[in-house]
Amino acid sequence: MELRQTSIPGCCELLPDRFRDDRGSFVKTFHHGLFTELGLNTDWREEYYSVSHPRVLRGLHFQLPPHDHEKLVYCSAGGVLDVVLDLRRDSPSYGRHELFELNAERANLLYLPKGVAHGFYVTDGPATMLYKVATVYAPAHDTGIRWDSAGIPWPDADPVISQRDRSFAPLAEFVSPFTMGGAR
Ligand SMILES: Cc1cn([C@H]2C[C@H](O)[C@@H](COP(=O)(O)OP(=O)(O)O[C@H]3O[C@@H](C)C(=O)[C@@H](O)[C@H]3O)O2)c(=O)[nH]c1=O
Repeated sequence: MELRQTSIPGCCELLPDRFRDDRGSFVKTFHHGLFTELGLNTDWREEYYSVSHPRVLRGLHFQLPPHDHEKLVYCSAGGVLDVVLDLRRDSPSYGRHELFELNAERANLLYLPKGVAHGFYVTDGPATMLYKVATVYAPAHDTGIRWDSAGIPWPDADPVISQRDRSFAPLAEFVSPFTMGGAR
């Protein structure tokens, strides 16, 4: 598994080996020893997945302290344009985002540190997105930033999106509790 640093400190893209044979392919997405060596979280508390139709946009989501968490995310079927937005006030990339193409063919994964928002748009649907998260779901702390308020060049001006995602505050109004060293 190869690790590629991104423009967002602590956020990396992981490129696993893909083994192919007559039956199909095989990809390992988590290895405790390797993640430990790379300094990544290994203590995952929940795992879940979603399936989304073409043109669906989910995000930009995160959990507030003290339930903020690292996240490992990948796309096992279809493809998405994935976005990570840095919300850590003292980060060199605060308020900035990076885009990633996650898809079943590339089998790439994203590792997200605490203090970033995450979202995606389905470019090749249906798309299955899988997650591991380092704290359990805390509905009262699960929130987001409005998808169209952070200067992200989404490929669709009118995506399929939930009412909840439409109702999030814009980035400019969000008072961030996140810093690089943790929440304050
Ligand atoms: C995230 C989550 C949702 N739910 C419930 C709440 C709701 O009824 C239903 C769907 O929730 P949502 O609309 O938040 O699902 P979704 O928009 O897919 O949420 C996900 O979005 C992407 C961008 C992420 O980064 C994920 O961490 C997660 O926040 O599932 C849980 O029970 N546990 C969970 O951990």
